[in-house]
Amino acid sequence: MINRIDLRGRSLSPRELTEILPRPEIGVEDAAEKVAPILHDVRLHGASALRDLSERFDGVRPVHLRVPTERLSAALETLDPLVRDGLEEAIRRVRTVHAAQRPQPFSVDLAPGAQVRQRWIPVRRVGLYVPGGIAVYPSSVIMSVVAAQEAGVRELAVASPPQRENDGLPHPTILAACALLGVEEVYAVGGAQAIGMFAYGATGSEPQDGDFLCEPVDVITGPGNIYVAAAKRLVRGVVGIDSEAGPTEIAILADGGADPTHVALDLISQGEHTPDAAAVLVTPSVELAAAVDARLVDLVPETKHAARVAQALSGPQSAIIVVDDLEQGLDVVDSYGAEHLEIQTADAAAVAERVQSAGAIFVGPYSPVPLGDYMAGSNHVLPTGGCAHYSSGLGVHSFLRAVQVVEYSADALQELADRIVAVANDEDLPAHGEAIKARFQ
Ligand SMILES: NC(=O)c1ccc[n+]([C@@H]2O[C@H](COP(=O)([O-])OP(=O)(O)OC[C@H]3O[C@@H](n4cnc5c(N)ncnc54)[C@H](O)[C@@H]3O)[C@@H](O)[C@H]2O)c1
Ligand SMILES: N[C@H](CO)Cc1c[nH]c[nH+]1
Ligand SMILES: [Zn+2]
Repeated sequence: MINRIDLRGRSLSPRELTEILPRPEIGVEDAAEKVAPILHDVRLHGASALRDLSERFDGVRPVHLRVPTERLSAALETLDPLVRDGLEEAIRRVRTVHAAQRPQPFSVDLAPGAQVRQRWIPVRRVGLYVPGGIAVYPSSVIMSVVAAQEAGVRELAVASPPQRENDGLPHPTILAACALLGVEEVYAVGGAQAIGMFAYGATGSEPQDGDFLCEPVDVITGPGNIYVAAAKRLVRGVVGIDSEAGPTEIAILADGGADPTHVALDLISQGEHTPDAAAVLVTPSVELAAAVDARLVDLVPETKHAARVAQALSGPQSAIIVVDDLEQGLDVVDSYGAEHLEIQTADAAAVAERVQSAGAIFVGPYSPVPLGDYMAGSNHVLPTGGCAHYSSGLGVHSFLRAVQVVEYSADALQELADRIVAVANDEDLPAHGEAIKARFQ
């Protein structure tokens, strides 16, 4: 069912290790070639392109590109109370964690009258993408909206693919989650076209509502499939983005004490997102590797989305990797840089402390990834495709800029004047020194 890679007895350099590790056949770069014309089309033709592209990719031509406000409140009124309770609990926990994330300003006195301060300023307007192709993601509304709200962003717009079953509007629970969080600007636009709309803005007309206008945003965040991730990569520079949060990945570092059924179910849970999902088990225990493989053979056919899961788990992006020991296991998970990493070993907290690269780490047998997907309080929008080596999951920082503020007195500047002039002249930029000297002549 799932590929096996045996690294026992092999001493590999980080580069060799990276080459051996499972990765998907089609990456963000390949998808970028496909989405570049979509972005171009949206930039040139605005609302009419958005409608045409929805028809082509989502199988529905939305009547309202901008969701009417009354449809948001109606979705909340008809929301199943149990689901509402779950969403509200998730909002509470995610808000508590994100409020604690706000970085503090600071001020440093370098000499009498010489001060450098740093403060954090939220971006003004953000576009939050909420996936809705194979599955729909009200939980992603919470992750993105709460993080932006806790950062202090004033204008929030959400976009999610139009659903044939909901008159071409996004899924009702997505609309209800927006209403719960007080978001009123919601678009029935999905995929790369939504990213283009946020990056460049779009105008046009709505058949029933008159003029259509989506103003460009400063930052686009949110998860999505490979096309969404590619579109975000292409508009970076026009706008800011969070990490590339593409097709889901789970890696599990487990020893012989882990429960093979739980490990198998955790791998399946993330395989359920998409055939492109990656599931990787890293273990020094040959017995656990065999037991998990056997459990997958039994459990995959029983799960609701068996075909999707089977494709994900048997693809080149998924594998069971057998290692010599936990030391080598840590090298493997660090080289892989998974979106989610579960540690299911003895002394899991100590092992987790040693991990250097992962989007989020889930420690011990009772912190499975689906807990974080919905309600742990952590954010589930996380870097994929190795981006965890250099970027973080979504958080208030994704919407903030650090600005340094410099304030020196005359005496404090004079104390440095000769040294500034010397360095400026050495750079052959003497006007810099002149600007300083003039103040003391
Ligand atoms: N990394 C994370 O933080 C995270 C979190 C949640 C979900 N996810 C991932 O988000 C993804 C959701 O994917 P999805 O497909 O269900 O929804 P989606 O909303 O991301 O993508 C649907 C859109 O893809 C576009 N599309 C489909 N086929 C296309 C093609 N051939 N060319 C161009 N565009 C095309 C369509 O416009 C459609 O609206 C999954 O891969 C899931 O694993 C990741
Ligand atoms: N596992 C996904 C992140 O890759 C998040 C999610 C939302 N709903 C269920 N799961
Ligand atoms: Zn998930």
